[in-house]
Amino acid sequence: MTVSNGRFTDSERQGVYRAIFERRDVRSQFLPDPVSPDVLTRLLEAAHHAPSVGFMQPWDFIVIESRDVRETVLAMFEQENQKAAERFEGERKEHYRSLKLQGIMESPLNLCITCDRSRGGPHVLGRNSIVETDLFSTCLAVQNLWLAARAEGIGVGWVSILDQEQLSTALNLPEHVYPLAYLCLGYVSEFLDQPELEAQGWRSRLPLSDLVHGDKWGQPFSSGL
Ligand SMILES: Cc1cc2c(cc1C)N(C[C@H](O)[C@H](O)[C@H](O)COP(=O)(O)O)c1[nH]c(=O)[nH]c(=O)c1N2
Repeated sequence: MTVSNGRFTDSERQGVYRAIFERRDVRSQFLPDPVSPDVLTRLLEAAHHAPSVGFMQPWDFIVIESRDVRETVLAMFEQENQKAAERFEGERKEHYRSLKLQGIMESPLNLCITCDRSRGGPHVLGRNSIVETDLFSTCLAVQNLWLAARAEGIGVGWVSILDQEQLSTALNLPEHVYPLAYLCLGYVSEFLDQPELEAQGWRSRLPLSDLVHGDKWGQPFSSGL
């Protein structure tokens, strides 16, 4: 079917929404099956086509297959996770400790998406007032990859319970490169139909209607939701 004006067909549109709604953060369901170079290239191309401030494209992709590096990162996670648990009290602390919050060794591939804060020189179009826009751009690359991975049947888990300086050292990052996202990737036995944290009673999805304001904070949106 030919569609004019660059519009998506119904099924293409459904595919996009399906990827959005069925994307999950994966920690426990990884299979050991390798991700082929072709598929990995498609995921990285998707990430590389994210929008970026001034077309800065500040990202780099560190593809980690070695068990040694992953073991180092897992040890760093364990240390930080211990500290994180101490921030909660009583039952909440026990609940936190019961959560699985990474799949570093079980996933066949780890990927660090970094942000080169110096790319494009000192004056990047659109980044004069809000310097963090390079970081925001890199987050969009992560999301592109996350959605493309879902469409490929590949799960992604973001691990942020890591000390950034330790991670930078482990990955030999230059000073001006920030380790924005440490991701675990691989085919999965299943995609859960709701966030794992929700399924485990940690936190629920907020009603969208509570989050939409009209004109100013706290004012009702006239069309309602
Ligand atoms: C920036 C950032 C950082 C993290 C996460 C996400 C994002 C966006 N998430 C995943 C997060 O818990 C998850 O997205 C929510 O629970 C919602 O679930 P779904 O992603 O919809 O499955 C996450 N999960 C986890 O188990 N360990 C972690 O360290 C992190 N860190």
